[in-house]
Amino acid sequence: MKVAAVIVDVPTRQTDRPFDYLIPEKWENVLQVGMRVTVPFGPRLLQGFVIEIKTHSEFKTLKPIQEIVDVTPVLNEELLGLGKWLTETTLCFMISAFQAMLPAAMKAKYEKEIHLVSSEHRAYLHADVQPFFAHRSVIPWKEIENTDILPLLQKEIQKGHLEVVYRVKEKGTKKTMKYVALALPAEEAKEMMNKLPTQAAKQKEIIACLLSCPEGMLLKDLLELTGASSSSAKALLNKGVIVEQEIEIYRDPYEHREFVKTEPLPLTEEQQRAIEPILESVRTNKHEIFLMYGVTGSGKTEVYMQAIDEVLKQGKEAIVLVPEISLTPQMVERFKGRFGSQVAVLHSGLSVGEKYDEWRKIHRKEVKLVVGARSAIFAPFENIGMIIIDEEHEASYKQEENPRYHARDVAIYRARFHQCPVVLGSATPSLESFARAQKGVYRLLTLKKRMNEKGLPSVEVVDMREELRSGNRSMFSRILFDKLKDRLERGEQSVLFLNRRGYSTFVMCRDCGYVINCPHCDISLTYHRVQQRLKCHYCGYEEPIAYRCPSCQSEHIRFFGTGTQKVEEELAKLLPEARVIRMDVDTTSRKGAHEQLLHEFGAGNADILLGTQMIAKGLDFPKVTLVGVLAADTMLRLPDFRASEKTFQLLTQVSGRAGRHELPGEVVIQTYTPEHYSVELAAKYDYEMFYQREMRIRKLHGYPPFYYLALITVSHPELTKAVATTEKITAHLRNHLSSETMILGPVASPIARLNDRYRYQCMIKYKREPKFTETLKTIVDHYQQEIAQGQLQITIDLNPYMMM
Ligand SMILES: Nc1ncnc2c1ncn2[C@@H]1O[C@H](COP(=O)(O)OP(=O)(O)OP(=O)(O)O)[C@@H](O)[C@H]1O
Ligand SMILES: [Zn+2]
Ligand SMILES: [Zn+2]
Repeated sequence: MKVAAVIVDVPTRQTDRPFDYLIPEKWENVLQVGMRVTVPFGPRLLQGFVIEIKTHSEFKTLKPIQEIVDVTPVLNEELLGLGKWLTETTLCFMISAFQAMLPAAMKAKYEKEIHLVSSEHRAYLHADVQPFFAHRSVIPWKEIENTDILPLLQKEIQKGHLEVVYRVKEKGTKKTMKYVALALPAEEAKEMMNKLPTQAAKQKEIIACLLSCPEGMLLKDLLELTGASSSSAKALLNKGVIVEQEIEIYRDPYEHREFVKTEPLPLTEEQQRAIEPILESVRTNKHEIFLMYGVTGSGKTEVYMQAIDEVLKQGKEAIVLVPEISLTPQMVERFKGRFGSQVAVLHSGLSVGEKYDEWRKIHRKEVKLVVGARSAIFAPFENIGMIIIDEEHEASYKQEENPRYHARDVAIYRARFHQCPVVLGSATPSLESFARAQKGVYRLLTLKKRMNEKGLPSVEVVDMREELRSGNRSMFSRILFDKLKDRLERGEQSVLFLNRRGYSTFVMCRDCGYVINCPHCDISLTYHRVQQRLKCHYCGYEEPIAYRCPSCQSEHIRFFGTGTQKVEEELAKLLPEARVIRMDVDTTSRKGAHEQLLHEFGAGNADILLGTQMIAKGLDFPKVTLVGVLAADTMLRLPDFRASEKTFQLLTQVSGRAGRHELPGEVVIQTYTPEHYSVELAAKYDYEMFYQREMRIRKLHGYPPFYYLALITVSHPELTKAVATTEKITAHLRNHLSSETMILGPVASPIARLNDRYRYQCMIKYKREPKFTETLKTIVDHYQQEIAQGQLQITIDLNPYMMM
């Protein structure tokens, strides 16, 4: 007897353990650990992952495995171990960890159907039921679940004429196409061709074409080449001259793109010094973590690529993480240009099917390198030689849903397993990483010079309060406006950046000050001009815009804040001759729009690129000589201990977009808080000074990297329940954690109500707490029942990045 221990697809506390199933004899030699299976679970069928195969079980009666989903394991030993580690470090369920490592297409889709037991039973069905099965023997449950016929169907099921069948399918599908080849040896085929009557000219052509291409070709291509119709091909198929077969093909999002092949550039002395230790570590299989701190435009990407070259030469694989890569098509181009078809690209802009295909290329070892956003860290390579995380300070490397992992931690786990280096790169390293480099935990590599030897662009900070005082009510300072005009005259390009985070267009009454809020969340609604609607960006609620104040009926209700649309309108008024490309969520939602807009700008079809966060990084356009930041400090007001760090990073990144090539660049930063050190020091490009100051503040207030942080958020539709539960949790923690640990709370979350649920939180700052996860697990266990009922929610974020 062989038994499989299976983790089933039900993310709850009670089912978060392996269940034993009997392996039917025919599969004893087929089934392997890491494969997916379909198993009966209660009345249903579920998908599950085999995590162990053993020879006996402590349970007497075992249900057999229903079906094997995979031909080869989709999770190897390393990834299974990583899954376990994720459950311990992020407190997620096993099933969530496994699913996070695979493309969404592989998640199971469950369907329920009603089947006619056999056609003989049709005659016995109740007269009202019969029409449903008149021409078919299966009806989907969905079709009848909310109809009056259901009770009757249930009776038929009891009588044994109908049965309920559960189906488990994959969300994504493999794409296939017809492939044809000759079914006969060449000589015989030639003979056949000559024997065909003259009317069958197209059939002759098909044979001739296939004779010249003995390995066969896609039917589509064959018909295109010969101009034959599919009926000609069908005729030959029936005569047995050709064979047809469905072959699997990949959806390639870059299919129609030509990538210009690039060669490694001779490295500068500084680059050479940075790459040496990385190459050394690749060659000697040494696990080491490098922090490559290099100013914008210092040639970090070139160093990555040459290090990857070495990894590939060693016959190994590499993973490169880039933040939100769909947002930087230029980056894809650089890697595709250098490594061609050896690269798989994984990012959020791809369709579910495309992501699945890229994943399978990796799984089948058809590629050696993956460039992708956060989840690409789970690429199923088995011989990793290096992991690179570009822009390592980016918050998007932290996943904000279960499992709440940080890609940097996963990278280090995997690199330790494979005994290979991790390279973290940034012009503005996260405080945590730079502190580790200072302590020697990471090895620091520095690139101080820009490639073009021109130095970084000069930065001017403009105090917008002064502008207002001197009568300028426009959103552009006089300096910025003059410079924009100047670029326009010189035929150079400008980038205008609007920091949207923490700054949205809200609606306020000028008479009574009433702000229109979401009725379900404690947050103001955002004005969307195109649709003329107000929307909640948290829960999706929307309503038509108001022309009168709902509170005092005044007509002086106005839209506040500066959205990109508003900036665009103002530009059209002030600089009507300027050609503007706007890039924000609205203009880039269509597939490929992002890339196309950037292409337009790169081709010189616009003078000004106006956008949000998505234009802050990665862009490298030679004609950009001016960068304007419209509202530098909006983020500083957010209740987030990283607000200063994020502001500093963003300003440095944006400034780095100017003057990257021949022409020198200039930057204008507009702000209401010019004296804030994050603005002041970003303007001087003084990362080290910023690091010193910010570290002092973190130490003073007990934040990372001096303390670890955990955030517990409790939410409930009833305010009193949310408060009471948080109080109990806080008290429990006070009793069970060490006295040096700081437990703050309960307090209302910054967004105190979301989706009609009240939210309370408790923040924990600790240095050493060996029993921490255990204590947290006890808490969750204690509330298990209430959570299962759906009223109460408790989220625990170890190492939180979102404080709201
Ligand atoms: N050794 C070299 N010789 C000549 N040109 C180089 C070399 N290395 C890099 N470059 C060029 O210099 C420019 C900046 O380099 P790169 O984009 O790699 O810098 P980066 O540090 O990754 O920039 P950022 O962090 O700002 O995106 C690019 O156009 C690149 O092709
Ligand atoms: Zn009012
Ligand atoms: Zn809402």
